[in-house]
Amino acid sequence: MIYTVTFNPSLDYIVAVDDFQLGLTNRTSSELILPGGKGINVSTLLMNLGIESTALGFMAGFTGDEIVRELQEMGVKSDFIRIDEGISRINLKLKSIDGTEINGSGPAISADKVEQLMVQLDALGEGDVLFLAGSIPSSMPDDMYRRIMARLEGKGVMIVVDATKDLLLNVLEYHPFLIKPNNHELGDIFGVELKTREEVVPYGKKLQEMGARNVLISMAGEGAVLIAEDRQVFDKPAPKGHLVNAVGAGDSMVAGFMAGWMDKQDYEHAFCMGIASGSASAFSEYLATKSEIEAIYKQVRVED
Ligand SMILES: Nc1ncnc2c1ncn2[C@@H]1O[C@H](COP(=O)(O)OP(=O)(O)OP(=O)(O)O)[C@@H](O)[C@H]1O
Ligand SMILES: O=P(O)(O)OC[C@@]1(O)O[C@H](CO)[C@@H](O)[C@@H]1O
Repeated sequence: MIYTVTFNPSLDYIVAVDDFQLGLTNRTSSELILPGGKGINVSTLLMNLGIESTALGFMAGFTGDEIVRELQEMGVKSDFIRIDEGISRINLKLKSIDGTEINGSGPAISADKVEQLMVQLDALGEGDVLFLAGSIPSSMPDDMYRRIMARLEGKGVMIVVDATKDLLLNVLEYHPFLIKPNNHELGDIFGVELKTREEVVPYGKKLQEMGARNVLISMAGEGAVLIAEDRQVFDKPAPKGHLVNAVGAGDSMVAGFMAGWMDKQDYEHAFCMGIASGSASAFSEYLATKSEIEAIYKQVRVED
């Protein structure tokens, strides 16, 4: 079985504002509200590819209810733990100013609620796949993903971590199957600025030396690099297309990579599925559909 954990789900309020001006009243020219958070996006993309998963994590208040309702409507299985105080966050994405967003910090999660999640995860075993993706509420310790990996150690669960800074670094000694920093996050870890696919390679290898089995580095319109466990390094530019909505492109890449890996256990196929899924989502309003991904996949493989 496949599980995703989103500690801090969101309703993503994705708006376009023409001629945005600081300090003035701006009005939207388009708006969209979607259930978000990285694990949820992974589950959604997997569902689009016809792969079942269960979305786990925490939700609170009317926003949490709406997230769960929308997931149910889309056909994504979920089993969220309800937090009694606060509300799940609303994350604002300004589509017309690419990459500009304001993400909430999310409700506090008490130790007994975390233990409830741990008990859910205790049921995982050999052959299961677990995605730990996204930030955790600011009130929580940044070794949360590490604690989960420690608890599951030796059970044969394949674990993917998409997180930043210490939340990510803390898990490396438990050898996650895949991590996916983007070039900015990778640069932040080592205090450098990384702009080209060539530049990210030595830093990706450092994360592998620190324990990650596979390191996938996404670079938005620049494409991606994979430092694979078998020492192969893959590097591809992003396919060309019209950028529509990049929210969730990275999560689509993670989901697409793992879908490709589970299908063929072949790194090049998984890498191309990752790029195709990321770019197909960036080129569409919603997270990409299977046919959108397949169309871009053909382009990505042909470009070899
Ligand atoms: N402008 C773009 N043109 C083509 N492909 C893109 C573009 N933006 C993203 N992608 C595709 O999606 C992948 C992931 O994008 P990105 O590096 O922005 O992830 P991210 O920073 O984790 O994003 P997010 O946190 O919003 O999900 C890229 O490697 C690329 O394949
Ligand atoms: O604040 P976090 O947890 O780092 O990121 C949350 C988030 O930006 O990630 C997804 C896109 O990757 C969005 O759906 C969501 O709003």
